[in-house]
Amino acid sequence: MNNYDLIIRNGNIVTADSVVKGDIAVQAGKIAEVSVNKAIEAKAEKEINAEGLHVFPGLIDSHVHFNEPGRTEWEGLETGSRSLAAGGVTTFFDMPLNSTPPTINKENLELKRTLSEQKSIVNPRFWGGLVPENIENLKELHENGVIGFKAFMSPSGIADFNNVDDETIFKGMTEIASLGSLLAVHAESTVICDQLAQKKQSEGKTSARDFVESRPIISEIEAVRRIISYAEATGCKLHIVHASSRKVVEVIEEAKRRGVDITVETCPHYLSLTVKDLEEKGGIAKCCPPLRDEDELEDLWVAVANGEIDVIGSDHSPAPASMKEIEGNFFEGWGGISGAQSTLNILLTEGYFKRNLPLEKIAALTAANPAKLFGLTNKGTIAVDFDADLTLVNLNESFELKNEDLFYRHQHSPYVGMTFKGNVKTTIVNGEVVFENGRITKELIIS
Ligand SMILES: NC(=O)NC(NC(N)=O)C(=O)[O-]
Ligand SMILES: [Zn+2]
Ligand SMILES: [Zn+2]
Repeated sequence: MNNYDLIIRNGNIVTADSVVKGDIAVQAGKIAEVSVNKAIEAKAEKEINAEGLHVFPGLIDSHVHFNEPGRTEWEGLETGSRSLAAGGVTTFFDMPLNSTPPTINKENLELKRTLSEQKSIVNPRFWGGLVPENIENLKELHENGVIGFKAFMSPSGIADFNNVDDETIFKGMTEIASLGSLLAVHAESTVICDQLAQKKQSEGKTSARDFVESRPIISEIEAVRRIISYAEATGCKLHIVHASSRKVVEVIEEAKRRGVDITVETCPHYLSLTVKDLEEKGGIAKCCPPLRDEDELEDLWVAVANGEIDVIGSDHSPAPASMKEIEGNFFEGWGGISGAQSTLNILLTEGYFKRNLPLEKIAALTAANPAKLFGLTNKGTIAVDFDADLTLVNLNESFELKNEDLFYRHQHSPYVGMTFKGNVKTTIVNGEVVFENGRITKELIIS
């Protein structure tokens, strides 16, 4: 009889295909056996009784900014990865900007990888940047294992990560296509946003609503249409990050129907917060593209339910509280939301409980789809030989999120004060328990 490292007994096992009751055995960081409706007879070093709990494939957050190296005072790999573990996330893809130096060449990538190996308690992967200065570095980044490339079509707000003009992005896409990689884009129109922002500010219109109106949905649509045309001309595979409205998703759907190789992400904040929250909460809820109105939020849920969204990433883009406090001019102050710890809570509370979104869909959007799209062949589901990245959740437990519950470097988030149903109890990364009952249980090599 086998003797495993770990057995999780009697949990409700959630995958993109089904929810079934069973046991999961783990050996050497991998799932060794899954037994449905029948107990695994073997014993294990450690056994977890998951009776009454749901076992999800560990979430893959395809969009975080952890800011390390260089801007660790904003976040960091240690605090960032701990917050993910507390939220049931077992793998993250770190964006190439907000860390200094940005991930735009092989050396900078290696720096980030070394730091992640020392400081992260979940699995790290990295996006490479596409900026006007680094087309000749795309190949080495690809060869050194980046997930894909990320470019900004409008200013990023970060001095050492320039947005790409149309010529550069076209050249970059040609190169990325030849490498067989993909390009993720922040798609907002520089012309539309800049012109509207200038007009608003020159008229002294600087409220939260003015800021939102200066970055309208049509600005996303214009940029998305343009980049789709470039994808069709170059053959480059595309991924549109943080679509804020179903109207943007519809443009992408239409391209998909024409056979364009394109996928789309939305974020928990567009599914749970509106312009009203921005007005009430202030800078803490400021992001780009901005939050939209209630009808847009509801429409985005329809897109999620219909399978029009491929992945949900947090776009965790943290900053110190002082940078989020906006007095007067809403055009000033950092754009980026601290939220990576709450993705599953939001999808369960606002999706599963409030809008009948099936648990299978949540597993697809947060694990199976990102694993498939970005080539993580051993992750994203609960099956034999897959990595033992698992998240145990009590769906019957509710809690109100408090600042002190957050593991971020800066304990603030627009989600503080919200009551969530569904609480992450245990997070397992490569077979090892890293978070249990509110506490991080893994020690770091260096901290
Ligand atoms: N520099 C950033 O972190 N930008 C991010 N900021 C947001 N979303 O407000 C982003 O993803 O665009
Ligand atoms: Zn962005
Ligand atoms: Zn981002």
